[in-house]
Amino acid sequence: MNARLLRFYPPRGLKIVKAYMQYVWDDKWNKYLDYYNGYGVGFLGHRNPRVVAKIVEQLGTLMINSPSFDDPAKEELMAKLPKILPNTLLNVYFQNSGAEAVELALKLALHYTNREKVVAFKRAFHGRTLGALSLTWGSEYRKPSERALYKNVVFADFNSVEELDKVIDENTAAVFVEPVQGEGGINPATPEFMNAVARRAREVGAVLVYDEVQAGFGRTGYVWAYQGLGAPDPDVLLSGKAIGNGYPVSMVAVSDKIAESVVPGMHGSTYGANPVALAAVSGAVDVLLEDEVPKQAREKGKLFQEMLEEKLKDVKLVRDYRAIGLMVGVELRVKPGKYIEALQREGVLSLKAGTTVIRFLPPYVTTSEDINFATERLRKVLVSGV
Ligand SMILES: Cc1ncc(COP(=O)(O)O)c(C=O)c1O
Repeated sequence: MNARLLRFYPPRGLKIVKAYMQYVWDDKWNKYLDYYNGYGVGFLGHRNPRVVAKIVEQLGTLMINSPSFDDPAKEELMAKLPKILPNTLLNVYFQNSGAEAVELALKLALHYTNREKVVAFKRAFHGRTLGALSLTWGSEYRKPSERALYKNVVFADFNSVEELDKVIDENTAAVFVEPVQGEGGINPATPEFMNAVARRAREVGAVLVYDEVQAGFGRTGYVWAYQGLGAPDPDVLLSGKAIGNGYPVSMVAVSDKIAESVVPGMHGSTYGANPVALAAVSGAVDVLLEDEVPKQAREKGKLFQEMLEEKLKDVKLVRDYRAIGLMVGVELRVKPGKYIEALQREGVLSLKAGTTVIRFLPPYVTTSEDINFATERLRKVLVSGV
């Protein structure tokens, strides 16, 4: 008898055997436009050749190295990062997943401030390890582990400026905010809200953490989503998913004052700053810069919004639609499950966000023909019923 994978979610009924850029193929060689994209990981396209080349080249020399030793992959990436990070955040650490990045941010903030309270926002998603889950809003994620969660978390209303002065106070160690909530429903923060959060965090000496695991690395039309919202640099910036374009890696970037508070032994990871992971990030940064990925995401996002407008404006089932660069949500008046399944049958892979949103996370290589195809098929399944 074969082993079985634990299924935390129902299977999608598809065996994917090959992927390239914006497309995947199943075992019967049916082709799909992949706007599910491994939860948005493959933002530079499946098996992007420049990322693959970097990984393969690295495999030829050094595959294992602990963060205690230097190596050329580390040096190369450290030299490149100032091209994509603000100069206030040039202290970095690498782990394997977004949740681990959140864990480290939480530990750094509690240690730096010597405080215990943490503020997060309603509908936030920060991951599923215990610390990250403590900052995650949805009860479906929290409930089975509730007894083990960190208790000192207050959830404030997202995009509500009035509440901030009350909720973020002198006992607050950190404020965690996603500039665009991904899992929560593709909800962009307003520029006023982001600026008010930053101002209040500064006022009370709380560590300001932007979680850009989903929104970051060009997807919203800016290298970092907060830059598009005109928000100030945070103390801690978290990224993951797209930065390795399929190679598991996340990055925590922190200010000098946070970096100075680090003490030996307080954190670490066997695979932290693994050379193959860093080679993947290096390749991804090259693509981001050479292809002007943020600009392309901005332009294609605009086109996506226009096509949604054209195709959905008279569809009763649709409450709202929004393309923040290539982070796209179509909010229905009903649960989206059966429409996501129908879209899959029509050759377009998408995923749910929040409770009523169909989410599309297209890679930047997607074309206007793809966007036309996806929105046309979306209209078809929403209008014809399923
Ligand atoms: C904003 C945000 N933070 C953290 C995470 C957790 O990342 P991972 O699944 O790599 O642990 C996610 C994953 O969807 C996310 O969207």
